[in-house]
Amino acid sequence: MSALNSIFSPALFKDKNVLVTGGGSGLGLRAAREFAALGATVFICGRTQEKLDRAVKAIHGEGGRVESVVCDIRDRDAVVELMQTVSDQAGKLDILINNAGGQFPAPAETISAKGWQAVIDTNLTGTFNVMQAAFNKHFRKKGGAVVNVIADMWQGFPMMAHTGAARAAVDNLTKTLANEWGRHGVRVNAVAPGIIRTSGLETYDPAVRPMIEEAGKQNQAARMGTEAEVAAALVFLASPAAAYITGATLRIDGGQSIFHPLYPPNGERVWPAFDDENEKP
Ligand SMILES: CCCCCCCCCCC/C=C/C(=O)SCCNC(=O)CCNC(=O)[C@H](O)C(C)(C)COP(=O)(O)OP(=O)(O)OC[C@H]1O[C@@H](n2cnc3c(N)ncnc32)[C@H](O)[C@@H]1OP(=O)(O)O
Ligand SMILES: NC(=O)C1=CN([C@@H]2O[C@H](COP(=O)(O)OP(=O)(O)OC[C@H]3O[C@@H](n4cnc5c(N)ncnc54)[C@H](OP(=O)(O)O)[C@@H]3O)[C@@H](O)[C@H]2O)C=CC1
Repeated sequence: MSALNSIFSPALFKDKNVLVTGGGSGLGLRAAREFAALGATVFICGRTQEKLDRAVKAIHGEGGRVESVVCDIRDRDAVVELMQTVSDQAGKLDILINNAGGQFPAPAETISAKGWQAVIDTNLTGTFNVMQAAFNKHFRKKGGAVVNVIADMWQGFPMMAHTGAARAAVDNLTKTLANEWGRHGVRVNAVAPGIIRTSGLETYDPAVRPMIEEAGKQNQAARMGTEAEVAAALVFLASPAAAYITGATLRIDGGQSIFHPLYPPNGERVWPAFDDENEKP
């Protein structure tokens, strides 16, 4: 099977089983395709059967091994069942990509109790549910690697207070569980994407999309990231190349989170005369 122009060795994940939550679309689907292309047997889960069916078809079309399970990560019992299904079908789980998540843009003062709860339940509690169940069923005895997908929230997350809070909590959980589970041979890391062009962005109200387009340019690359760029980081952190990395969060954001007023994005210059002087041949 083709390796999607991957720089990684084609058999990197031979005999490995990988679970990608939210693997039916966007970043999760791209990651599932990468792992399958690199020899893994991949399990994907999500709430929507049709999305999962389309993803399975795409991965089978590329020659990959993939199974899908409908599961809402907010439902602890369903998540425990999901781990049992992986056990029944594949025997063991080696890698967990905790990618399922989402939110809606809204000013903090307008977020309803139900809306707040839905986003916290999904992005914090759901992510924890999957890590805990994977550890108890699989990783405790044989070790494993977890990579959580969070978001760029280091300068706060205006218009997305709920998800900013949840993702900051998962950043902390990543460190806590890397400590608690290290002695079991489990590495726990995270990636924090900036704004990535995915099908997920299309779920937002068309009225806010121009703002997202603009925000997507506010980084040193002056563009949104790609699904492939995030998937490459997920693959790296899950692989033996990252054997000495745990408790880390890798920012994949074109430098969005290190914004400095003296060097704003898009190559704008606060001191053009100074820069021009230095650029003389
Ligand atoms: C204005 C400018 C914005 C600038 C922002 C710039 C930066 C953008 C950076 C983007 C970075 C991140 C990108 C991504 O993550 S893309 C991937 C996104 N994919 C998704 O978000 C899809 C998944 N999302 C969801 O499924 C839902 O949002 C949710 C997490 C809430 C799922 O929960 P549930 O299925 O339970 O949801 P419900 O539909 O039942 O809703 C529950 C209650 O939530 C409130 N709600 C839901 N949607 C909205 C909305 N659009 N606006 C306001 N409130 C909302 C509401 O109270 C719901 O209850 P009720 O329906 O009973 O009222
Ligand atoms: N695109 C971006 O700019 C950024 C994205 N992220 C995060 O990356 C992850 C992937 O996002 P992206 O690919 O862009 O968007 P998508 O909306 O395409 O992906 C989210 C996936 O998660 C699944 N999902 C959502 N809620 C649940 C749930 N409760 N249980 C199980 N599965 C669920 C969805 O499937 P279904 O609806 O069928 O359940 C969907 O497949 C998300 O956590 C997102 O918030 C973070 C930073 C930036």
